[in-house]
Amino acid sequence: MLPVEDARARIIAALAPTAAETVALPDGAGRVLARGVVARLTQPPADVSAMDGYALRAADGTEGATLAVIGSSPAGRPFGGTVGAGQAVRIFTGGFIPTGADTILLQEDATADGDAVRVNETVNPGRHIRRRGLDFSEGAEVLPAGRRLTARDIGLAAASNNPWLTVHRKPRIGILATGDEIALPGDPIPAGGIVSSNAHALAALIRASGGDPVVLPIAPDDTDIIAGVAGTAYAFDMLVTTGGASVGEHDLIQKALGAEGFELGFWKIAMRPGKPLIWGRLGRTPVLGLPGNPVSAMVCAVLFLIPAIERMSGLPGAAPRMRRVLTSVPLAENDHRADYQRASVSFDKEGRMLVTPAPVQDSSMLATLARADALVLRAPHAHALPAYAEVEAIILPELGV
Ligand SMILES: Nc1nc2c(c(=O)[nH]1)N[C@H]1C(S)=C(S)[C@@H](COP(=O)(O)OP(=O)(O)OC[C@H]3O[C@@H](n4cnc5c(N)ncnc54)[C@H](O)[C@@H]3O)O[C@H]1N2
Ligand code: MOO
Repeated sequence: MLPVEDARARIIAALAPTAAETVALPDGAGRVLARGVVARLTQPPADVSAMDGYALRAADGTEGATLAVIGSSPAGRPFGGTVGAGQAVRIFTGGFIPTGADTILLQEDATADGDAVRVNETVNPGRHIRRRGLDFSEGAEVLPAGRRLTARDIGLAAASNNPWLTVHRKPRIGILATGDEIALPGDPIPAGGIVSSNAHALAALIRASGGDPVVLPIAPDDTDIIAGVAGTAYAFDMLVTTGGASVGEHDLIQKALGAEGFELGFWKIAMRPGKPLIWGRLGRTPVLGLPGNPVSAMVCAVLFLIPAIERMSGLPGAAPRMRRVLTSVPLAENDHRADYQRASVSFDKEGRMLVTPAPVQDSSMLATLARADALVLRAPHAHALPAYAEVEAIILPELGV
């Protein structure tokens, strides 16, 4: 059985970023830049006032002085003249500093009197002036390739006058759920059957991670039908299957895909839940075969599918972020498989994060998974730990899962 880190490294090494496409700025949030964003203008374009008040020569701005107000410079309508000795221009936040002026007298420190203004507080040279190019300059790369765009980045791309962005295409991921016993939510359930949760949970996870999920029709435990549906794999950047990954005679994924030319990369990982994970390739399409147990499928998706989507989206495809937290209860020693225990999260009086693993860790229990906000890692052969010991955990809401 392969260690988790080796499995993820092999998956990531086999994947490449998707091609670039151009999207309108508002559609760029959450996408990964395939090309850096370059400022198409300088911001601010000239020296501007950071405050409402008066632009003047600092030498004139001593307490008690009275200056002649010769014009106005609101944002967007620069004053065309020059500020001379004993003169001031009414100015507003964002207004261009007129020629001749070198400081701002705050409105609160002045008394207007018709066409004159009285200085009530001596000014400091250069105060309240934002210099041309303070934020960025034309031609500078303001956002690098390989960055996943935040709302803040969209603001920066907009401010730097970029209506279009070049991003990686969202990886298209086909989801194939298999099993005679499963039915779609709302459809008639066969005798002894269950409702398929995996495809929907995976589609939501894929979408949250920046992928474009396509839920394929459920395939029964029939190699020909599975093979037929898998024949559509070429349309996807990755095919994800669930169920049929294990050793039973109904566990048909490898057999069915084998007839289609499936090349196995590896099978079985030293982890719990999720041991029977399959990785391989069908033609040019990578295939990730997740176990059928719903919790196993989701834990494997967190550990392998999210990094894979990130890699295909143009990111490095790093392991999910681990946080050092405290266990609220003692933990038993672990065997040779990495254990990802579903745990709830709370905070102690000092604000430290505590995790409490659910008492029953069965890989069929979706209610427990939904309530758990953390996966606590018990490394292979980890020693027993007392309560309040440090452990590593993946915080699921941080992944949007
Ligand atoms: N003798 C052994 N038996 C099993 C082993 C083993 O090593 N030796 N491994 C166990 C482990 S671990 C897991 S995990 C499961 C995984 O098996 P499969 O991937 O072959 O999954 P199935 O047998 O098809 O289904 C398992 C379980 O999950 C339910 N299921 C399947 N698809 C869905 C779906 N779309 N939505 C919700 N639930 C689904 C299915 O009804 C079964 O209850 O194998 C163990 N057995
Ligand atoms: O690994 Mo299975 O995923 O334990 O239930």
